[in-house]
Amino acid sequence: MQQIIRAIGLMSGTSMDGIDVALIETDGLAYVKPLNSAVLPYNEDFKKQIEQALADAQSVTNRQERPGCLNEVEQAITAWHIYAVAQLGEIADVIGFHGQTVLHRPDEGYTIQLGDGAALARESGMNVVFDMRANDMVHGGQGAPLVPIYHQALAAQLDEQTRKNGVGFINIGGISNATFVFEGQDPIALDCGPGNALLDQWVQSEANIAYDDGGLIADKGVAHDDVIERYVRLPFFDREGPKSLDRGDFTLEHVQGMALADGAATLAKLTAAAIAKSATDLDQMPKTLIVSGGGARNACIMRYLSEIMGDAVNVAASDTYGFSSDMMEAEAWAYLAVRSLKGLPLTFPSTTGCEKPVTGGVLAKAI
Ligand SMILES: Nc1ncnc2c1ncn2[C@@H]1O[C@H](COP(=O)(O)OP(=O)(O)OP(=O)(O)O)[C@@H](O)[C@H]1O
Ligand SMILES: CC(=O)N[C@H]1[C@@H]2OC[C@@H](O2)[C@@H](O)[C@@H]1O[C@H](C)C(=O)O
Repeated sequence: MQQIIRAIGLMSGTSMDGIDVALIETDGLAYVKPLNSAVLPYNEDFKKQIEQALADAQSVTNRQERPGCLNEVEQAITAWHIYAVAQLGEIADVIGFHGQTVLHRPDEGYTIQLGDGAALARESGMNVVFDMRANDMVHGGQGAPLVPIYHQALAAQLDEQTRKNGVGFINIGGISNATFVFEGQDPIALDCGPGNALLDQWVQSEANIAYDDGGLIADKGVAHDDVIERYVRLPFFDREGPKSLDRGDFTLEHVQGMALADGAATLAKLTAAAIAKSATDLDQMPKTLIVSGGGARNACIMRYLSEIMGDAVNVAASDTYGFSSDMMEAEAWAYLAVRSLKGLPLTFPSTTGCEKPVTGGVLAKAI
C-alpha cells in the first residue's frame, strides 16, 4: 500500500480573482480524496497591483529578475497565501503552492510564478513544494498545463464504459486547457485558447462589470462568426499540441466596436470553438467532456460547446460527476506536490512536450 499524504493545494489562476485552497489526501497515484476547501478573493486594489505586475513583467529576460513592482507584489502575494492557509485552518504534510503567473514564455524557456515558497513554509509551519513548472521547461516542455496527471487520476474514478470511450477534461479559467484521457495511454493535453479572460476584459471595459454572470449578457447577443474566424486564423491554432499560452497572447482587437452583448456572445463562442478545435487532432473523439473552472458556470459557453461538439459527445460540468468545478486546480496542485515529494513525474511528452516524463518542484522545508 502506498503512503497516504495530506496535502493542501493553493491556486491563484490567470483570472486573478483570488486564491483557491483545497485539502486532499492522496497517494499521488489513483487514490484521491478531497477533504476541505476555502476561497480567498482578492480585493480590487490588489487585482490592480497584479495587473501592474503583469505589465512590469513584460521587460523580464531572465526569470530571476523582478523589475518594477514585482518584488513588492511577490511579497504581497505570499502574504495573501499565508493568510489563505490560515483561513483554511488545516494541518497538512505538504502544501503545493502555484503562485501568480505574471509571464509565460515557453518559446524562450521561462515562466514566472510570483510567490516565496520558503516564506510560506516558515509562516505556515508546513513543507511547501513550489515552482513546479520550471523543471518541465528545462526538459524541453511548455511548462503547462500541469493539471493533466490529476485529471487522469480523476478519470480512474469514472465508470468503465465512460473510461473506455475516452474522456476530455476541460478547464475554462482565464485561459482554457484540455486533457484527453484514453485508457492505457499517458494523458494528451494542451492549452486551447482564451477561456474567460477576454470575456472578463470585454464586460469590464464596456459595462464596468467583472464577469458575465451565468453568461446572461452573452445570451442576449448574436455571435459574429467572421470575428471568430479572425481569431482562429492566429498561428497558435495551426500548431499541434502540446502547446501553452500566456494571458496576454489574445487581445480584444477583433471585437472592438461591437455591441456589448454581441461581443460577449462572440467571445463565448470563440472559447467554445477553441476548445472544440483542440480535439480535432485526436485519433479518437472522447464521448465525454467534463468541464471545470469558472467558465462551467457560463451557460452560454456551455451551450455553444455542446452545439459544436454535437450529439455524439456528452458535455457536462464536472460537479455532475462529483468533481469540484471550482477546486479542481487547487486539488491538482496538492496532488502534484505529493507526486513531487515521491519523485513521480508531473509532466509527460504528451502533456507538455517534455523530452521524457519529468518530476518537478522545489521543496521548502518547514523549520
Ligand atoms: N457565475 C459565473 N458565471 C459566469 N462566469 C463565471 C462565474 N463565476 C466565475 N466565472 C468566470 O470564471 C472566471 C474564473 O475562473 P477560474 O477561477 O476557473 O479561473 P483561474 O483559475 O483564475 O484561471 P486559469 O485556470 O486560467 O488559471 C471568472 O473570471 C469569470 O469569468
Ligand atoms: C503558465 C500558467 O500559469 N498557465 C496556466 C494558465 O491557466 C490555464 C492554462 O493557462 C494552463 O496552462 C495553466 O494552468 C493550469 C492549471 C495547468 O497548468 O494545468
